[in-house]
Amino acid sequence: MISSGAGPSARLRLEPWPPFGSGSVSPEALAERRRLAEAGDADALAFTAVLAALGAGEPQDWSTALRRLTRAADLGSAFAQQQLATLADTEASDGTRWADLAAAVDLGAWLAPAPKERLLREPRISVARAFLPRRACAWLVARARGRLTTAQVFDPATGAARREAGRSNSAFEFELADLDLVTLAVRARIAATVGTVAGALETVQVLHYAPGQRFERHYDFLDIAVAGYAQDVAARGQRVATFLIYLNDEYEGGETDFPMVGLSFKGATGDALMFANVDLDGAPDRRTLHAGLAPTSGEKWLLSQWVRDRAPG
Ligand SMILES: O=C(O)CCC(=O)C(=O)O
Ligand SMILES: [Fe+2]
Repeated sequence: MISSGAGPSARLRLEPWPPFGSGSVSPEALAERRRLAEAGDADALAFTAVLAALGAGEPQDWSTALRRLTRAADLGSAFAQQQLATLADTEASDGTRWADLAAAVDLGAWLAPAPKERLLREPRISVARAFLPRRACAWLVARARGRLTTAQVFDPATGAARREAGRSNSAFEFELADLDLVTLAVRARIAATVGTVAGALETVQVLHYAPGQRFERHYDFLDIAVAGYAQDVAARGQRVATFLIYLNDEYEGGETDFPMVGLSFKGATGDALMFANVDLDGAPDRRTLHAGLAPTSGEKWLLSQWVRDRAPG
């Protein structure tokens, strides 16, 4: 078994909270992007759409975000055009009018909680079938492909990130500059389904497993018996839930395995699995021990979203 909080959670300690608050984009660069957007730069406009959806330096507003994205698409940003098509879940063609596509985006559906069914009562494990359309899954895979790094863990003893033998898979962790409206809509839908706010979500990761790669048995809650984790929990809250989205299903093996409760789950493309890492009293629940088993053939792509018990601030 490997340490709790394994994975790029390490980054949380090295970067300011809330997630996406800085890191990849300096305040000066942000201001410059806003200026460029006002001057009609299509890519900068697409970026300010992200800022509106996040509520970064302005009120959080999805309609504004979508309006900016549409303008960026009109001005020729292929990135914005692809986002609109993915959000509307349609194929764009030469004659596509971007305003029509924007009108076809069902924001209400994106931002609403998805229906879920309980798989297990203790610990609480649920599944949301067809949580995401295939196009959105493919979008997330495309965002991560080619930008994967070997997953690291935070060592609370040394405060440094290091490679972890029990985790041979790789991951892509979205920073501010990597975000887009599809990814943020997915996060909004996760937050609604879990019953929390987007601010309680850590940075989002896309995980990739080649055949033989795995994420060994671990807990996602932060064990406050470890001093480094206790500090983090005091400052940012406990990691109370985990939300996984299966982004493809063209592989053998690769289940998410809960050995203590005899549950092994493998979703179809777009299915989501969520589980509470704590019991009803908020205490870490050791029955949530789980692993990402190695695919025996094919590649596994998974979105992994850890959820804190509160938003910062
Ligand atoms: O790959 C899996 O099925 C499990 C991933 C996981 O445990 C995590 O992201 O915390
Ligand atoms: Fe996990």
